Amino acid sequence: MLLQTQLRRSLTKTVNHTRFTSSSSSTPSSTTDQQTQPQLTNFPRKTTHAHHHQERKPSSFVDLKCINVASGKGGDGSIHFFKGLVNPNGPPCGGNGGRGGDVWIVASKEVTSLGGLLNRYKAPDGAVGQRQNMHGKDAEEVEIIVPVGTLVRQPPIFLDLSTDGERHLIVRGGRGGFGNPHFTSNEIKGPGIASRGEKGKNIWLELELKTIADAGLVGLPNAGKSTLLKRITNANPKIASYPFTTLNPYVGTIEYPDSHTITVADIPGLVAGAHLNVGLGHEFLRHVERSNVLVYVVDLGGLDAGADFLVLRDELERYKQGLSGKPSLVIANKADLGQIAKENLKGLREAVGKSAQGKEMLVVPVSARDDKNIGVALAHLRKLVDGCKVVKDGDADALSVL
Ligand SMILES: Nc1nc2c(ncn2[C@@H]2O[C@H](COP(=O)(O)OP(=O)(O)OP(=O)(O)O)[C@@H](O)[C@H]2O)c(=O)[nH]1
Ligand SMILES: [Mg+2]
Repeated sequence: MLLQTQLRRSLTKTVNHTRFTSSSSSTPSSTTDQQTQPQLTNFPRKTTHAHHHQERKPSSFVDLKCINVASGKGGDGSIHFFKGLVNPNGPPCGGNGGRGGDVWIVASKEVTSLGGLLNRYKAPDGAVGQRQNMHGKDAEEVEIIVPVGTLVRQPPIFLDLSTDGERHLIVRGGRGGFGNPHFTSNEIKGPGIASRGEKGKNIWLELELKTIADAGLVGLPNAGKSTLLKRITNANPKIASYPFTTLNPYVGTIEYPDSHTITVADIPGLVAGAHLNVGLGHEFLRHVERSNVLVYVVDLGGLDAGADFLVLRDELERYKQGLSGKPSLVIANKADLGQIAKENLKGLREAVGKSAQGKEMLVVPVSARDDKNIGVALAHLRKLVDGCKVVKDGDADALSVL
């Protein structure tokens, strides 16, 4: 309970409201660690796999969430008069009300799940005006800190928070009301009226986390995706000999000898029928959907590696048409398994060749466990990822010429 409160505190940071520096970005603090990512999403998932030995931990990994957000009300203006000894009914001096607090949303790479968010965020109200023309204090603003890769939907708001530190105003606080001096006129020297502060706004936001990584690993359960991720990146995912070891997405970073980096997302294994919510279903595919390159990880120790590859492609297409058309690489894992691996590699190459539709899709046999041939796979992965970047940069150049 104490931990939960601390996490909540770390996710909601209030900072002093400064009207003139509202566009400045701040670096939020949070304690969530990439390596200790929490579990699963917030909707029920059916697990029908017969070999699922693992007991599920309670879920705190969340990639879809609706939250209610309210800005603060402006403080009311006040009605006061100077009361001097000479003139007990002096001129009006009621202060204006302070501005209500704004609510901002901030992307942070320190946060990896929407699970720590509160259901409701309410910025404080502005203070009421005081006597002697003292204006009420503006309220503090509230920041909602979400992972990089979060999409925010609430027409007409649509935000894609793709950069660390990115900050957007969601709802502005209400304006403060005017004190009675504002209503002075030639006819009325001592007005007995003030205006109320403007009400805050209250909206619902739909948040969806879609991980942003350069490459996404896609494979059947137990194919060795996490072993590969652990081998090639700084990530330290759980690895075990039963299916569905990985229950939530992980992102690791490959660092090449020349310091070039590529981020890779590992997601729970897919199974045939994932589109019918078999296994852990399709939902985790949203975490590879935005990767520019797909890396199929196929087990060469299985019954039919070619058929396994076709299952993966089919499930990707059923999730989103055209997804399997992304630049891809096939990593044929467990090449250390002797004759069965050899036969499977042949079948896999045939299946890939037939389904590649003229596009080049390399099949690289590796042993993630024994660290064999990984360098070749990494070199090719880099070429594919950089190829995507070159195309993008090229487009940008073309635009700047216009
Ligand atoms: N022989 C052999 N076994 C491997 C290799 N790579 C992984 N394994 C084993 O395969 C099993 C599954 O590995 P994981 O990395 O957990 O597989 P995964 O694809 O992440 O599995 P899920 O998270 O359940 O989808 C483990 O027992 C690994 O030790 C390999 O190159 N050769
Ligand atoms: Mg795994």
